[in-house]
Amino acid sequence: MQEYLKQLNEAQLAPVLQKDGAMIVIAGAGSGKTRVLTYRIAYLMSQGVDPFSILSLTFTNKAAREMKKRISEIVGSSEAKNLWMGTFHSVFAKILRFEADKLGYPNNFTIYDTQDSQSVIRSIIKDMQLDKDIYKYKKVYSRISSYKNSLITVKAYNSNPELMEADAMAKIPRLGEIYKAYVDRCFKAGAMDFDDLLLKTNELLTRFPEVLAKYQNRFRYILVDEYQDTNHSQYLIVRALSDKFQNICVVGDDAQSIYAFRGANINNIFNFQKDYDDVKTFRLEQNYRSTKNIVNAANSIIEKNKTRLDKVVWTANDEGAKIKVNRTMTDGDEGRFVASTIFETKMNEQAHNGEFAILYRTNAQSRAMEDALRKKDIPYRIYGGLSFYQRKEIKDVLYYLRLVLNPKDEEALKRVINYPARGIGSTTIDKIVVAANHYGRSMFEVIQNIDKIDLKINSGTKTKLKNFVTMIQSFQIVNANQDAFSITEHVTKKTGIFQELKKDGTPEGLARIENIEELLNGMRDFVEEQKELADANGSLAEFMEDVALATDLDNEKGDDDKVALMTVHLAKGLEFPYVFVVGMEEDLFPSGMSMSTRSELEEERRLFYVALTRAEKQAYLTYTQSRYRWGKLIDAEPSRFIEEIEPKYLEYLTPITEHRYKPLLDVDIFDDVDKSKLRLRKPVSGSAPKGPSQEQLRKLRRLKPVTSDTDKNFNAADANLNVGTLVEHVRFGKGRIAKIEGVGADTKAEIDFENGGLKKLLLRFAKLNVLE
Ligand SMILES: Nc1ncnc2c1ncn2[C@@H]1O[C@H](COP(=O)(O)OP(=O)(O)OP(=O)(O)O)[C@@H](O)[C@H]1O
Ligand SMILES: [Mg+2]
Repeated sequence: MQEYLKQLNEAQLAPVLQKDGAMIVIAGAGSGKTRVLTYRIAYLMSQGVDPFSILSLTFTNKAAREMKKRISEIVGSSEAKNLWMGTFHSVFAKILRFEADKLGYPNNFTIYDTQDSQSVIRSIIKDMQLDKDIYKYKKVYSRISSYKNSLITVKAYNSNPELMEADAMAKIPRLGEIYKAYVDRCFKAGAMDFDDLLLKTNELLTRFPEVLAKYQNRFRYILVDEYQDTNHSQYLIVRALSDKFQNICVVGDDAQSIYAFRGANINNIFNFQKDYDDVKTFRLEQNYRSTKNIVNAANSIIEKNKTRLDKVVWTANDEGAKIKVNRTMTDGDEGRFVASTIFETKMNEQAHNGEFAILYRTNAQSRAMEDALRKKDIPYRIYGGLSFYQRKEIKDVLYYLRLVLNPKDEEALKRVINYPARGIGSTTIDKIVVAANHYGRSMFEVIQNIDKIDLKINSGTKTKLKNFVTMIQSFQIVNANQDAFSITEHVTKKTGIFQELKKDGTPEGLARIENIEELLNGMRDFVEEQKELADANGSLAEFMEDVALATDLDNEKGDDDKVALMTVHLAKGLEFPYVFVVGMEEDLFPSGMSMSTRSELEEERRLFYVALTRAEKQAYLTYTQSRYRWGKLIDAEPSRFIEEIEPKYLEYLTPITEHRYKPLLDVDIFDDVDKSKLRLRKPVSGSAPKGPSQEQLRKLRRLKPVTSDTDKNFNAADANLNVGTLVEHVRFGKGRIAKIEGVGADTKAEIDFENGGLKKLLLRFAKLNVLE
């Protein structure tokens, strides 16, 4: 037996050595599912299977990279780089590039990100003169997205009275028309959105049997990680590709299915047996990741779910410390508790920053954590917030590059046609949009033919438009024989973006220049890496593909020793020695929005199971008694999930009844409390001590203002805020400015927040970060 196979236990070895056929590995968290996939691939290669014929689908591209690295180590060659490995989106985007012409798309199609898609939908809603308070663009987008993921095309929609009825009931009877207009506009712009990458792949595989046969023959061995979170569209792709050879190995854990809200179908795992002939089922039971206390506590939680497969998870690891539960007065205190605990643990246990993770249910919760970490000088990194590639200055450059690759790309054109300012106003742009829609052509084509159409645009503006087209065309010529780095450097200079930012002269402007330089550095690395590969040459097209599908996790640099902050959803598959699950409160975790049915609550419980099982050595659960939500200070109750854990696995650092409303000190929590006396009890209504009034709480908060000196916060009456600007607020998270009214100190902005809906804020007081 090869040496590396000894790094597996017997149960893990079985699916690794089972070379052919359909198989499913169902096992709890930390039991080595991902490890099985990795070693299985190494084993296949050692059996002479060509890496080009192995397709492995992972949850993040980072996971794929790590897997490749590990496999190279095991097999001792660089062959692993030829494996087809990545997320569904990245692998099938690559395949679609080869086959795009069959579907009537250019090979250089643009991938629209969520913001692009939403912007198209917003403009359609406006053009159709629909009430934007009823036809909310985000709602419309997510509706269309879920149709696409269920393979309901416009045509299918229009022949399905039930769906139309449902949308009519939801007071959006014209959804079908919007859907059609959206699809048409994307097509006209040569663009696919994220969901198209799966939908179009399905279309490709069903409409063109010869294409299906080609990829069936290529991918002799298919492997899928996190199978419990595949949606219908992904399921069908895997099903079709594996149909011929039926060499398919999927691994998953029904207890970690947490993407139902995005269309994931847990039944894919339950039905796997029926989908293939002679399916072998493997189970793994030994957890290698966590202490006994953590494993057992997690088991005691998941047992409360009715819909689940019975599984055993045990560990030979140490008993470990109990899970520590801590209550604070405010979320600011909660952040301070987490920061000082990290600080102390680093001192006492020689731990590194990178060994800590702070997990939360919603992105908005990160702010309090960040403030506290900054005060203690603890470096951290937020995942899943605004990624590097979504910063304004970076997007400006990227949209130019998109236009170079695909001049039909309307979202890109609209963004850069007058940036840096070149005197092409919104009236002109509107006229071009109208003409483009009228002629069924792209905006770029309309501008190319501007002399032939009577758009009542004066000759000065026409010249400016023509110059713009000429500039983009000159970039295309440069791009044809240069790599990604060179063309980008050229673009940043020739468009005047660099000069514009230099002129700006503010520290923000300087930071933006640095970011663009960082982009260029990244590109140089990318080009060098790509040139090593057989089938790549570091072109702009390759780079843009990477960027379009990059998630925050993917950009992580291995040498970063920073505390990780992320939502529980994003933490799936990862592990850290120390994990804080913060905001353990009713209506937050479990989320108030996901608690109307038992199955929704069960999904929240699975999410909590995922959170807890990320921890190797020590888990903390923290909650606060008052928290700003939806613009109000609310009394928070501890999460039911804390009580659902068997008490013997918990250690309460703070009492819950006796001192319920007493404010806690920052750091001395550990010494303050007689731990033996502490029990979590539900406050009996009527007899619970009365808490402070809302007014008292507000005063208390004012004593401890959460301010940050390093951040680019500002009192914004004088700042450069416009309708459409993306901002971030301490409490409400990200939002877009919908309206600005008043002047000077009285300036107010109406902002559409992701987490709080529409809010009117006085800019003098609102603490806003401008994101783009
Ligand atoms: N046989 C083994 N010997 C030593 N370590 C192991 C073994 N199997 C797994 N591990 C380690 O245990 C940890 C968990 O493994 P892995 O991430 O593969 O589990 P998983 O089942 O994929 O977890 P999750 O459900 O969270 O995705 C990893 O650090 C892995 O390297
Ligand atoms: Mg895993």
